Amino acid sequence: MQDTNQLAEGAPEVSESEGISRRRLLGTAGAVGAGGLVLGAAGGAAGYAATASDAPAALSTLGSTEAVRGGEHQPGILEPLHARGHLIAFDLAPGAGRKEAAALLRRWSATAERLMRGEVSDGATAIALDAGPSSLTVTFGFGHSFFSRTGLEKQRPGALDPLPPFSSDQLDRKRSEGDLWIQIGADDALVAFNALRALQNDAGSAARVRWQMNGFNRSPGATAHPMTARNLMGQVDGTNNPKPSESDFDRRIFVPSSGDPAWMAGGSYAVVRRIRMLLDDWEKLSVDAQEKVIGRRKADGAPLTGGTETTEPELDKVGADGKVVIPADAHARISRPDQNGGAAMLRRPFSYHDGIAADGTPDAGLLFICWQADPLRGFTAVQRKLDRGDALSSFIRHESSGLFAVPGGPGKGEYVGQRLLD
Ligand SMILES: C=CC1=C(C)c2cc3[nH]c(cc4nc(cc5[nH]c(cc1n2)c(C)c5CCC(=O)O)C(CCC(=O)O)=C4C)c(C)c3C=C
Ligand SMILES: [Fe+2]
Repeated sequence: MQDTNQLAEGAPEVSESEGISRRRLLGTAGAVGAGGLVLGAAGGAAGYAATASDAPAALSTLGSTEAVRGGEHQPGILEPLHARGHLIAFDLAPGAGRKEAAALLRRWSATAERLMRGEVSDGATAIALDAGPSSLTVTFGFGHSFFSRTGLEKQRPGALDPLPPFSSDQLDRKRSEGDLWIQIGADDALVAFNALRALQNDAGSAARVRWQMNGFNRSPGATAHPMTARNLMGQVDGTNNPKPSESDFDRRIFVPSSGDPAWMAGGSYAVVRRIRMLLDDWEKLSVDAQEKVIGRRKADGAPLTGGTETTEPELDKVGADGKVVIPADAHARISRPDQNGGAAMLRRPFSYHDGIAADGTPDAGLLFICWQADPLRGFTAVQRKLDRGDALSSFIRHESSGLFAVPGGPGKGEYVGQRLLD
């Protein structure tokens, strides 16, 4: 099976057993339109004008794809990367406690379930009225501060203890952490924004937005065949993610059913870091120098020791200059599980671009989101190593940080977090 990034651009190719179902396939690439023209997969504007009639237009596979729900895990962890994403953290309002939080999670869960099914209200927002679910996923998590706010300290997992400081951190506290966290992903920008508004409205007087970040990835179908994603530095990013087909995947990424605390069974811990890319500096490097920073080729993501993207790097190989071909401080060398006592995480990021910062440089980078059963043995172990000498460090800046406990998927009739809150 392909990894989650490689699936990202191939959503139409994904079978139900691989985690995506299609609720309805009303139309696909090559469908014959009402006016007799062959429509493209997305039925472009020119095609629509030429075929305009009263006949109902077909949703493309992109629009009609519905994420799988009802499983052991919440949606939004194992899916292909989404084209659009919103990350939003809330703090409970003053005076709101466990009762208000439970009611809020009940409202949010019902709204998320409805929207992920593709049911869009024609009420005040109506932003996604014409679209199908477009692979929408909504994922909920709890931050460290949630437990003291709700009197649930005894239920707080040790794994939520604050991350240690790292020497390269330049964190903005106002854009970090939060009582509650929501990750929204969809392959259509309006579907994603509609979900964001609906969930913000649901918060009512119970919770206030602490921070929000907006991200993107490549759209499904933008490349000729499914490929691993690229980030804004132009690198193929996601190649060596753990794969669901690997025997230790579940153990590394998810809390087991016998896990502690019991309410986190089937859950995972999300580390969220807004990492600014210093693109003006990065783009001054030659491609050769950029490749040495990562240890992989820019064009195809293959290791510098040769082969293809999936070839195992030869870490000890020495070049004609007597130096190791993959430099000792190359990012992809020192972040490997075998260099970090087996530490592994599932990286599922979004890129972001928020215009030009006050210093005149692009406010752009990676909304780095990684999933693991234990952040101490995942993110923290690797970031400690990167902090001591990653060649990439000179070109990035960690600007915000969050750690969230993401419980397992709700059972039938349950809301997310019910096992914690009831
Ligand atoms: C602490 C964890 C990590 C942070 C923070 C991080 C930031 C970061 N990474 C890239 C680009 C690439 N990373 C790649 C591999 C890679 N990165 C991490 C961890 C962190 N990255 C891991 C665990 C790995 C996999 C190592 C392995 O097992 O081989 C790669 C290579 C391709 C790939 O495997 O994905 C790239 C490219 C950026 C740009 C960035 C911050 C902005
Ligand atoms: Fe990385």
